[in-house]
Amino acid sequence: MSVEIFYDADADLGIVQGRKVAVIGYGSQGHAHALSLRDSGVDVRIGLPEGSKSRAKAEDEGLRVLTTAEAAAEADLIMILTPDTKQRAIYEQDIAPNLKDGDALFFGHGFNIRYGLIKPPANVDVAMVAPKGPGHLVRRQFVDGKGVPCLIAVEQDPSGNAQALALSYAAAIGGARAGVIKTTFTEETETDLFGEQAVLCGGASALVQTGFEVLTEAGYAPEIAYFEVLHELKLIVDLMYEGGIARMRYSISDTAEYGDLTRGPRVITPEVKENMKAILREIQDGTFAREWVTEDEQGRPNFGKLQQAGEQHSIEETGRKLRGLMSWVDRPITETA
Ligand SMILES: NC(=O)C1=CN([C@@H]2O[C@H](COP(=O)(O)OP(=O)(O)OC[C@H]3O[C@@H](n4cnc5c(N)ncnc54)[C@H](OP(=O)(O)O)[C@@H]3O)[C@@H](O)[C@H]2O)C=CC1
Ligand SMILES: CC[C@](O)(C(C)=O)C(=O)O
Ligand SMILES: [Mg+2]
Ligand SMILES: [Mg+2]
Repeated sequence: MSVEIFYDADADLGIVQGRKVAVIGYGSQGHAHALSLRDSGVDVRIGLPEGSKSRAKAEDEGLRVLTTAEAAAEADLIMILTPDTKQRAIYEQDIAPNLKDGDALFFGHGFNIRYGLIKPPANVDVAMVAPKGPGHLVRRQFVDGKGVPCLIAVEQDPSGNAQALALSYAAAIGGARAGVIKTTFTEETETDLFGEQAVLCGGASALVQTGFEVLTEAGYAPEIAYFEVLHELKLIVDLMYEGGIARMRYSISDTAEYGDLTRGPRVITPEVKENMKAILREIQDGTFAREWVTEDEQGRPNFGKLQQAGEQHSIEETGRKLRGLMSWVDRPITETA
């Protein structure tokens, strides 16, 4: 199935420049959207609770910070960029009572619409602009004159203008420099959750940690294991990013390439593929969403334990030491948010 891809030339920045935008939340995505919208000439205000620790960061950037209810009332385009599990309560308490005819309700990920947690009234446009990358890099790429690709989707379109508005918004945060693909809330939600669980975050973290464990348990130096399975991974993935797996294979030695072709399938076995399919089924049938919402409602006990175990993994200590000696490694992730 072919997709429609839009670029800057297809977008009319003037559409979003004509709106009053409220960005609710000022975390990874919130700060990136808000700052890039502002730099693109859009009238932006931030919605955050009175006691939010994000307030000072937004104010330090010269942004107007209101309560969520005030921002929603003042704006005619409300982008919700708070944690997915918190969005239903924020919507019911602070946003729904302030929605007016002709408003647009925007999301950075389709979770709450896909799983029926938020049901907006019929008189507002409902759309999504979902960058395919971490918020700090969405902002960094915008500042560097580049962009992170975005997905856009329209769930409700009483104005008849929701897609053009979403494309305009995506262009304002740099997405149309790289490509904006039209999709649905369902496709974005299910592919995004699958990608982060099976490949980008879950799969990659487990692969790196397990590789590190195998080498260090076999007696190799942790520093060498770290460079081998984590630091160099970025360099290998950079080549894939530039020219696909083929370009990576062109640059590595033929010894590495033979090992890649013959041993890779022994790591990612047919059983692993079956596990990935099971993970996708849990996303599609709502099992994952129910589990995550319940975990959050119960105060995230399992999440907390797993986070702690990850932070205590020996690769983290080795990495901190080595990165401390490499002054050029990355701008700090705390850039502004
Ligand atoms: N992280 C990413 O790169 C990506 C995220 N997304 C989507 O973007 C959305 C936001 O995720 P992310 O940027 O990671 O979120 P973060 O956890 O980084 O930031 C959440 C922000 O919401 C604020 N917040 C918390 N509670 C409230 C509230 N009641 N009212 C208003 N603001 C509140 C937090 O403030 P405080 O400082 O007070 O906690 C913080 O500023 C999600 O839908 C996510 O799926 C999509 C693509 C990538
Ligand atoms: C890969 C994780 C992500 O989907 C993202 C940065 O795109 C997220 O939800 O943070
Ligand atoms: Mg994602
Ligand atoms: Mg995601």
